[in-house]
Amino acid sequence: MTTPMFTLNGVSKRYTRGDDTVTIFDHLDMEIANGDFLALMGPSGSGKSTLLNLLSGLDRPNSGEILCDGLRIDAMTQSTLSHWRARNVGFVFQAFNLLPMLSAQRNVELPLTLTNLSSAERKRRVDTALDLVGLAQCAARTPAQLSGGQQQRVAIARAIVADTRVLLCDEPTGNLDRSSSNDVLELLQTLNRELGKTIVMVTHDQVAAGHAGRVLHLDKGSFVSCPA
Ligand SMILES: Nc1ncnc2c1ncn2[C@@H]1O[C@H](COP(=O)(O)OP(=O)(O)OP(=O)(O)O)[C@@H](O)[C@H]1O
Repeated sequence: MTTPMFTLNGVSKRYTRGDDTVTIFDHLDMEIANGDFLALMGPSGSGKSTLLNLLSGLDRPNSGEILCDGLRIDAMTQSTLSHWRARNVGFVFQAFNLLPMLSAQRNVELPLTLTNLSSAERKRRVDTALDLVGLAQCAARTPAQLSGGQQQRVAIARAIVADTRVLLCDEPTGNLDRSSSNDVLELLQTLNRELGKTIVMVTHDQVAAGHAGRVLHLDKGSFVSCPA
């Protein structure tokens, strides 16, 4: 039996727009094991990104509990939550979100700038992360000098440079062609299998979901089973 990393107990999430209240989740329960590679699928508006935001503590539930390693992240103060997030969670976005004026090296270093690591240690970690994603030779290039797939691999290096255990990926291959997508998905698999990263990946792409260890389909705020 694998240890749960995340546990959601009876999580409800609503948004209010003017006079309307939209319920995204109503008493949702789930577990994500340490070392899981989970793909989240479902129609637009089914709450996939909301779930990622709840798992990272960027958003809070209206009721219910969200635990990570037994700690109630939904009940943490903003400052404790910021420290918890910096230590535990790396993000990968569809649009890469690299800073265009900075080199790959500097982009990857960003999560380390507010730590008290020495510049030599920061450089060592950045070199290791870039090496892991196969882009050591591109460290001096800016995003415009890299292909889309390479930019996403730099973004993944940035997501792992602080040695966080969880990667939350929101449509990481949504802007990539099939060949670059495969490179990124194989990289995520390697990070999961060889470094034990726990990965939650939102995707609309069946092929991408096929790289995950398990797939959950969200619809109208609940998990539904789908034919394989
Ligand atoms: N901050 C917010 N305020 C109000 N409504 C929101 C907010 N964030 C999300 N929503 C609404 O919650 C619902 C779920 O949004 P979410 O982005 O989680 O869906 P999704 O499954 O990720 O969709 P997509 O596949 O289109 O990205 C949508 O109806 C969205 O409009």
